[in-house]
Amino acid sequence: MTIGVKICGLTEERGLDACLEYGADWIGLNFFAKSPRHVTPARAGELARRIECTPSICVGLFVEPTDAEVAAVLDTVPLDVLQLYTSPERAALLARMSGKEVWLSCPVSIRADLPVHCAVQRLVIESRAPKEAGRPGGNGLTLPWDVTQGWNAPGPWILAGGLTPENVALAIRMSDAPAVDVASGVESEPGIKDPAAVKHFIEQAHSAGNV
Ligand SMILES: O=C(O)c1ccccc1N[C@@H]1O[C@H](COP(=O)(O)O)[C@@H](O)[C@H]1O
Repeated sequence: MTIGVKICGLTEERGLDACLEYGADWIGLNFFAKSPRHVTPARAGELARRIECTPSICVGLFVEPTDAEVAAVLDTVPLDVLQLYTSPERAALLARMSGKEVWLSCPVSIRADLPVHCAVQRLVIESRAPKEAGRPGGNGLTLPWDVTQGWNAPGPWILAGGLTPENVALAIRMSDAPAVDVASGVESEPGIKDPAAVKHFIEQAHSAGNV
């Protein structure tokens, strides 16, 4: 099985070009103002246009966005997918409003947190952020990877939270994840991706899918 890879929170061309060169399936642009990976719509537009002529897919990440915020970004940035931190009901509304593929973040600590319904195109199964974190993702925190073993996933899903080049292969083996998502684990500093770490992460994820 080929494991899908998303690298999230690109802010600069060097990191983005590494993602494109080493074959990331999805590239995430972060529109949450409190994130160190936040990009303005104008900057995101520049980065997205570099992605447009490649096989990679451009994902926009939003935390509890208003309709107007999503619409304003879509006016400037050619996003393929919206990754949302919101309720399933609001995600379905934004999918209808935007006409875009939508992914929904699902914070998970224990097996009972795993979703049994899926009204969007993909579920992002990720560690639940502590209240003091200040943001619901991008904190480098892992979830117990075996929590998804035997789970009857109601739709396509992707594993996120605290993944690194060193642990991603084990995480895939323990969780049976078909795809993985990383932000902080491939950075030299918050918001700046390390091209060598991006390469190593993608190689490790792909090799775990080949066994
Ligand atoms: O990256 C952020 O700063 C961020 C902010 C708000 C919501 C989500 C965010 N990132 C997403 O969180 C997960 C895991 O990140 P990490 O690998 O643990 O750093 C991932 O889906 C990012 O897309």
